[in-house]
Amino acid sequence: MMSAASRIFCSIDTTEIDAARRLAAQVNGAVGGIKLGLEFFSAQGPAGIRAVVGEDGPPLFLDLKLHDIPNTVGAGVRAALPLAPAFMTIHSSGGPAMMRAAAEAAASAGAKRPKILAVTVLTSLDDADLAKVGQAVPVADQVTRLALLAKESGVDGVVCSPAEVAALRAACGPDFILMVPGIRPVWAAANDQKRFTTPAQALAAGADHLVIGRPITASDDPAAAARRIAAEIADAEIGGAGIGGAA
Ligand SMILES: O=c1ccn([C@@H]2O[C@H](COP(=O)(O)O)[C@@H](O)[C@H]2O)c(=O)[nH]1
Repeated sequence: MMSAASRIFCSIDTTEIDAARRLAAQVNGAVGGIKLGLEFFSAQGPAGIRAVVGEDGPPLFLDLKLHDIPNTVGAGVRAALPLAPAFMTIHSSGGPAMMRAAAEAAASAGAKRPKILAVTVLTSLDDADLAKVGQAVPVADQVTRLALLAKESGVDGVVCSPAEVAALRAACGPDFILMVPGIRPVWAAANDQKRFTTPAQALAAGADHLVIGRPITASDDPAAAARRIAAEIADAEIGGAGIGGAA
């Protein structure tokens, strides 16, 4: 069984290598891995990722949220394989052929392949936002629909908000990975997140991994913030919150 703190990926959203390296060092030991995404990759590219993660660094979640035609997404996943990410993201709304192309590209790396996660509905969106982009269905229904499609299309799991975790765990089974951003301790600001809960609530609902950025990285003391979150999760476990998720 994984420890609760090891389920946390700290999202390091910066354009600067030195800042990213400093944050990665500060949270080392209090989280299970780090997430680098569009902001950092656009500024620093693969060399920047290597500079932060190194040879024996923490597990890497490379969050590029690829969304294009199947050939391009497959090639994008293949091009990232030398970085040996543990997880990579694509958008489920790219459709089944695109998701299959990503899964097949990842499989070409063999045993050390990255797990492919399909983003369902971004945690910054609510029902009104979906309606504005022509998807006049409740977010929860759209997330379930996209997660089932992702599963059928051969990817390893999805990115969803904590609000959908319990329903997706029931619909997609125990082995389908649920990677969950939209995590806010009670003492943190919501920022641009619209669908969020506390870390302990997300784990109790059945999340496998939590993605936490600003509550840690915008803190005056990121190491202390990460340790505080890990302690709150541990307290909830002792208090019988029934932390779930896959081992
Ligand atoms: O639906 C999604 C998908 C990805 N994210 C990413 O997670 C982190 C969250 O950062 P916070 O500072 O904790 O809000 C960020 O890198 C997003 O790109 C997401 O929030 N929602």
